[in-house]
Amino acid sequence: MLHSQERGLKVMSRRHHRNVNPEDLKLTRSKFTTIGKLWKELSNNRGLLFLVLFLVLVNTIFGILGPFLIGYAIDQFIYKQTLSGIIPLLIGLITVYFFYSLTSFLQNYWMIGIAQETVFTMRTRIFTHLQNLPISFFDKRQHGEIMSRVTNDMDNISSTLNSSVIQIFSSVLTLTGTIIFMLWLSPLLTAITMTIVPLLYFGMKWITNRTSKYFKEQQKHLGLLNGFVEETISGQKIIKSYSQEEFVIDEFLQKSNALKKAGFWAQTISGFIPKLMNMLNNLSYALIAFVGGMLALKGDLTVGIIVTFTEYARQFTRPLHDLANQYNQLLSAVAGAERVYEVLEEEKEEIDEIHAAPVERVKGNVEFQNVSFSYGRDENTIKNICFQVENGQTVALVGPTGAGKSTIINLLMRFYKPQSGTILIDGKNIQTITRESLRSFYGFVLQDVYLFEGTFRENIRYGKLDATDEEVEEAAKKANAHSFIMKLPNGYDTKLTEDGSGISQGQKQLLSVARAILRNPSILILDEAMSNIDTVTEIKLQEALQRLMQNRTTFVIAHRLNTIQNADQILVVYEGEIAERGTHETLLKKKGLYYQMYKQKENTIVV
Ligand SMILES: Nc1ncnc2c1ncn2[C@@H]1O[C@H](COP(=O)(O)OP(=O)(O)OP(=O)(O)O)[C@@H](O)[C@H]1O
Repeated sequence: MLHSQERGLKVMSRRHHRNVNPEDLKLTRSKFTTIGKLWKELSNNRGLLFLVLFLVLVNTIFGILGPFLIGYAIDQFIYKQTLSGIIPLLIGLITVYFFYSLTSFLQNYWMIGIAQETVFTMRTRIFTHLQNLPISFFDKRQHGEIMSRVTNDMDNISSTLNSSVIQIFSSVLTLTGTIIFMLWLSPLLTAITMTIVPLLYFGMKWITNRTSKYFKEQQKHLGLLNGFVEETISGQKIIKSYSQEEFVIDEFLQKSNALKKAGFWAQTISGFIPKLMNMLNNLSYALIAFVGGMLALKGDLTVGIIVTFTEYARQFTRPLHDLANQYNQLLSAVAGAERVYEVLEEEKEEIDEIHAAPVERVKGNVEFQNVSFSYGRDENTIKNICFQVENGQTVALVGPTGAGKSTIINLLMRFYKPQSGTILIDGKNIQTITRESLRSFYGFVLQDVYLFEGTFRENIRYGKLDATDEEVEEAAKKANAHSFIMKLPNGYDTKLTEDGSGISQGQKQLLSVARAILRNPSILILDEAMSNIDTVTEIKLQEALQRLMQNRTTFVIAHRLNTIQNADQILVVYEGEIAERGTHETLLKKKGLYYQMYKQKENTIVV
């Protein structure tokens, strides 16, 4: 058991684990709507789907015919001890069981094809849709939560579609067919077989009432343990530097123990289910044999019918059990599908206004005219911002954390739309420029450098996808990144890991500068890195940045003084307003907010 828990843990930590939410297992009206939507997705392969359903029907009929023929054989040949006519019956039996197996195989094969195709289409749709959602969607949600919809929820839908559709149809058909046949053969024996249904129902209820508590607990502890493991892995440096290894191991043991206990009871009690099924099956055999035997003695029933009945009794409990089993799985998959549809139904980034048109090139004059904006309904995050920047100038945005500096950039990028006021580039309202064309004028060097798994060359080329190798190297040289890249084992073709681990923070910044140089933007946005850069790299970075900033309008979210000192304008943002503006000298002379920040931090304005 522990082994399977450990394996579960590995799988869980690889995917962003989502606890089973008890709400997921409630049948609500919206779940029916979602089932309808899923059915529509499946119906994209309508022809094949109906073929599968037809095969399920044929399969069920063969499944019911088999025991009937065996009963017939007993009555006709074994009981009467004659062999004449047995050959056609044997051929019939072989044919029935052959087609029973063949239809089982084919229905599974085609259904898995349909399910995989459906999930593939949905997964593509959700990923494509995510690329078209506005930044506000991502800002409002945890990233792990969104990821879990694309991975976990889709996975859940996939495995359910693979098996549940067939199982549900087949169970319902088998139940109906078996009951009809049983009633036809002997209503009395049917009634006796049915007596196990309430027993099965109450027995299962008794068990699941107990297990659901333990399963919930197991899920909870698994989630906690999973979160803890993730936390300790990402925090290894801190754990080691504070020598907290023993402490985390102790905590792990506590959490793992809680999981072991919950797992033990959940598995033990749920293990009663097959035992109960067996017991009830045996009970129904005994009842059928007893009552059937009495009836046979009286000549009301044949032995063959009794044998057929015992087989039907087994066929009858299996779909009951399957349906009960499928129910929870289906509901949890439908809940997953609800979350997927929630994303799919999120509105895409506003379509550009009808009058918006692409613009070829801009010089980089930027103007904010009385711009106000709020993320929610509460007070405005930025209020009545006005400023003007000539092309080629450098503007530094300084101010305490949460003042609204990044928000100004978000508006400039059209990630959000101002509630009032206008933002102009080269005298043109940015709302009249298509987003794609507008964003092509910007280049970034941000604190968090986005690097992906690929070579250094590919990562730099991200700035301009059609750049030649020479252009990439030229940009790297200008960004002072060439020399460190050349020292790598495969130079530009060295692979970077997903998060760029293995290279320093400063080197990541240099790559980011190379990217921006390659992009050759009219407007540059710099979010200065605050720490973790050694002095030599820092000098290289500053030099590369100076080169990059030349003749470009540059917005710097500044944390350090050296960039600010040379800025053409410094805007001191305070509680969403521009509290002061001017150059370094004029602001120092003014002895206001800027002066205080400067004094406080000596040479470093940490904002
Ligand atoms: N996506 C968002 N949704 C809601 N509120 C937000 C969002 N982003 C920022 N805010 C809020 O808006 C205010 C301004 O945030 P902003 O990120 O612009 O500040 P900042 O000056 O750039 O701060 P920092 O220097 O820490 O990055 C803060 O109070 C912040 O909590």
